[in-house]
Amino acid sequence: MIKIDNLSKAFGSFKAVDGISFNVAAGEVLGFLGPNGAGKSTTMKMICGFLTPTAGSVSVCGHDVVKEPLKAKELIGYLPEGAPAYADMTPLQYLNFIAEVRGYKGGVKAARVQAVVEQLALKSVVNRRIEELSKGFKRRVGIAQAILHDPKVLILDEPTDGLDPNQKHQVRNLIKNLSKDKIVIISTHILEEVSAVCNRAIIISQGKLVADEKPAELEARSRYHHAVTLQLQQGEDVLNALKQLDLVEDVEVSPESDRCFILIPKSGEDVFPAVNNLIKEKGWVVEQLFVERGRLDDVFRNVTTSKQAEEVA
Ligand SMILES: Nc1ncnc2c1ncn2[C@@H]1O[C@H](COP(=O)(O)OP(=O)(O)OP(=O)(O)O)[C@@H](O)[C@H]1O
Repeated sequence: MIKIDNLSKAFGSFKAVDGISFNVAAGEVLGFLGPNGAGKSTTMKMICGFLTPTAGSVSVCGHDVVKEPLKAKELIGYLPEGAPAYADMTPLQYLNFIAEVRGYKGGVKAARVQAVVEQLALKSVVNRRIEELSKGFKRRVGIAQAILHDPKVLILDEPTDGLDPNQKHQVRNLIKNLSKDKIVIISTHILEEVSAVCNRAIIISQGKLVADEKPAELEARSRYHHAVTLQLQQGEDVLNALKQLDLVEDVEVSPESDRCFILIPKSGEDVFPAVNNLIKEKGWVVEQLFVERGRLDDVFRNVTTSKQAEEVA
């Protein structure tokens, strides 16, 4: 369990993190979201003991990060933003070095390095200089050093930032496989990542916590939750007919086509049966019809605009 209590960090008079509290339990994969400069990296650095909080505390499995830094750090694997590593070492030299820093020697050290080389599929590059590797491989080397000691807690700062779609997919699958018995905290501003790998999402804005929910609950807060998208062969006289439906709050015409309509339901309502009936009644020819779960980007924008952030805080 990680317990974060009223955590704050000021740089001079500027409060980068402002009184954040939350707990994370084993098995939780927590997506840590927020706009640029919201305080995500600063919070993660404090959880890992790289930055000392101005106020508040972090405890990792019962060990206060400031009072018992070694005990806490033994339990944590940390991938800093950009996955920095010693560029002129090879992955093998670097992972051996990390293993030594973590206190492994002899056969156990070799076995730990071998295990992460296999887990991260690094075999083909272990003897090349890190600076020569692709971003995807560099990131995998960074994750390898973070999990080398099989930590209970994994803190990953923007693990897929800058990777191509295939590399993103690989790293996300890896995180899913790693997360079974661990606490994982992933900072990201890629919202699709939250639905893909996280079972909980925290949003911070201007150093304050503004949302803490399951990804599906966040989606349900969107104006597009249960919105129905309907694309027809014809567009004439459709908009007015759709607007007449009882449970419809609003109808948007898609920017991509004037024959594609997005029906926003009144809060909590299901407009799909009424749309279906109307299609039959009018004899419209449907090209596309689907119901949305909600849009995280819409919720993200709402809760991170300063007015909302102030209200929630
Ligand atoms: N060492 C420092 N000295 C002064 N200000 C800092 C320092 N580190 C961070 N900040 C400021 O604190 C704020 C929060 O930064 P932080 O890196 O935690 O944000 P972030 O949410 O991780 O952003 P990003 O998504 O851009 O990585 C920013 O305004 C940043 O400029």
